[in-house]
Amino acid sequence: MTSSPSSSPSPVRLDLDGNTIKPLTICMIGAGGFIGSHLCEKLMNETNHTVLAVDVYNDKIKHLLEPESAPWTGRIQFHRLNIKNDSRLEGLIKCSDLTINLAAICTPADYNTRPLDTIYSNFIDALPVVKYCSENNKRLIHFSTCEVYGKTIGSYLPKDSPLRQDPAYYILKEDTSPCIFGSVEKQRWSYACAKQLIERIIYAEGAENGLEFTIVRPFNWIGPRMDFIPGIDGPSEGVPRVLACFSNNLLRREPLKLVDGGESQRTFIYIKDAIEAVLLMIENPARASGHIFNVGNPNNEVTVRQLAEMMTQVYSKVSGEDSIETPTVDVSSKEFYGEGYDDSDKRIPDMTIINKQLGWNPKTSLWDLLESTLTYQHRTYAEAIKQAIAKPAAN
Ligand SMILES: NC(=O)c1ccc[n+]([C@@H]2O[C@H](COP(=O)([O-])OP(=O)(O)OC[C@H]3O[C@@H](n4cnc5c(N)ncnc54)[C@H](O)[C@@H]3O)[C@@H](O)[C@H]2O)c1
Ligand SMILES: O=c1ccn([C@@H]2O[C@H](COP(=O)(O)OP(=O)(O)O[C@H]3OC[C@@H](O)[C@H](O)[C@H]3O)[C@@H](O)[C@H]2O)c(=O)[nH]1
Repeated sequence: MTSSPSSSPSPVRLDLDGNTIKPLTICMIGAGGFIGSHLCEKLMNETNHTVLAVDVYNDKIKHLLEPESAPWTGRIQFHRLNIKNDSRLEGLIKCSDLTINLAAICTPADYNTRPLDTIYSNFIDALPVVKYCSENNKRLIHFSTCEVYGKTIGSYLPKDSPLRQDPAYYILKEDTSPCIFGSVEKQRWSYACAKQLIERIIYAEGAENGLEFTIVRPFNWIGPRMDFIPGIDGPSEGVPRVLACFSNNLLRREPLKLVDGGESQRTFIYIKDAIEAVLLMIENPARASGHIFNVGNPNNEVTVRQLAEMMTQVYSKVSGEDSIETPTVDVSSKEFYGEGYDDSDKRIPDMTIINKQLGWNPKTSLWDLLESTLTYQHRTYAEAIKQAIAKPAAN
C-alpha cells in the first residue's frame, strides 16, 4: 500500500509497483470545496506533496492554512482566484506537476434554475484548464460525475419487466454504458451534458495530442463539510445536496422532504474511502492515466426514503433526541426544485476498472458513515441552529 494512516508522512512512500514516489507539486482547483478540503487534509497528513490550492473560498481549508506551526507549513499555499477570468491560472499549472480540477457548480437545485451558469462552470470554464495542461505537457485529473450516465436502460423497460432485475440493465460501466439524458426542456441535464462534453474534450486531447489524463466519476460522496446548512453557513433559501438538506431538517426538527416520494436510488460512499482512491490515482500515474474511473460504493444502495429513515434513526442516536412524530413528508419535484427537474433513477457503479488498475475497494457501511457524519453535523451546527431559531428576526 502507498500510505499509512499516521499523522506524519512516512519518509519513503512507494507506489503500487514498489517504486519510490517523488514529492509532487499539485495545482488543485476547487480545493476549498467539500472534496478538495478532504483531499488537502489527506495530502498534508500523509504525504510530502505540495498543494497550490486555488478557489474563491477557503473556509473549509482554513484549519490547514492558519496554524503557522503545522507540520505541513509551506506545503500548502492558497491562491484566491476565479478561474473564469484570472490570467494567473496558467502560471500555476505550469509550475505544477499535476493539476486536479474540482471546480464546478454541482448542486442539482442549480441545474434547472441556473442552466447557463451550470453549463459555463462545468464546460466553458474547464476548457482553459484542459488546454493549459495539454500545451504544457502537464498531467490532469479531472472531476466529472456519475450523472454522465443519466438514467438507466432499465428505467425505460415496462414496470413489470423481469429484465429490470438483470444487472445488465442498470449497472453503470465506464466503457460500455450509454449516457441517457432527458429532453432539452428538462434542464436538469444541463450539468450532466456539460460534464460529458468536457470528458470528451479531455479524451480527445489524450488521443490527438497526448494529454496525460485521468477522469473521476464520483458516485454520491458524502461526509463532513459537504455543502452548507441554510441560514447558518449558507443562504437561508439555498438548496444543498440531499445530505445537507436532510441534516438541516433533522437539526431544526422538521420533517425530511421526499422529492416525488423518495423512490430514486443512490449508492453513497464515505468521503474518506473515496479520497483513498484519489490518492492512489495521484501516486500511480502509470496505472491511472488514460482511464475513466467510477468511484462509489455499490454495497451502500438505498432509496432516498430509506436514506431519510436511516438518517432519522442515526441522528436520534447521536443527538440523544427522540425523532419527531412525522419524520418525512412528500413533496413534488416541481415544488421543490421548480420546472425542468428530472432525476437519475438508480446509480450502481461497476468497480471492475478501478479494482484492476488500483486494487481499491470502499470500506465503510452506510450506517457507519452516517454515524460519523451526523455526529459532526450535530457538533458543528446544533448550537447555532438553536440560537437562530431563538432569534429569527436577527437572521
Ligand atoms: N460530492 C460528490 O458526491 C460529487 C459527485 C459527482 C461529481 N462531483 C464533482 O466533484 C467536484 C467537486 O465537488 P464537491 O462536492 O467538492 O463540490 P463543492 O461545491 O464543495 O466544491 C467545488 C469548489 O469549486 C470552487 N469553484 C467553483 N467555481 C470556481 C471558479 N470559477 N474558480 C475557482 N473556484 C471555483 C467552489 O468555490 C468550491 O469550493 C465537482 O466537479 C463535482 O461536479 C462531486
Ligand atoms: O431534501 C431533499 C433533497 C434531495 N432529495 C432527493 O435525493 C436524491 C439525491 O439528491 P442530491 O441532491 O444528493 O443529488 P443527486 O444525487 O441527484 O445528484 C448529485 O449527484 C452527483 C453529483 O454530480 C452532484 O453532486 C449531484 O448532481 C435526489 O433524488 C433528490 O431528488 C430529496 O428527496 N429531498
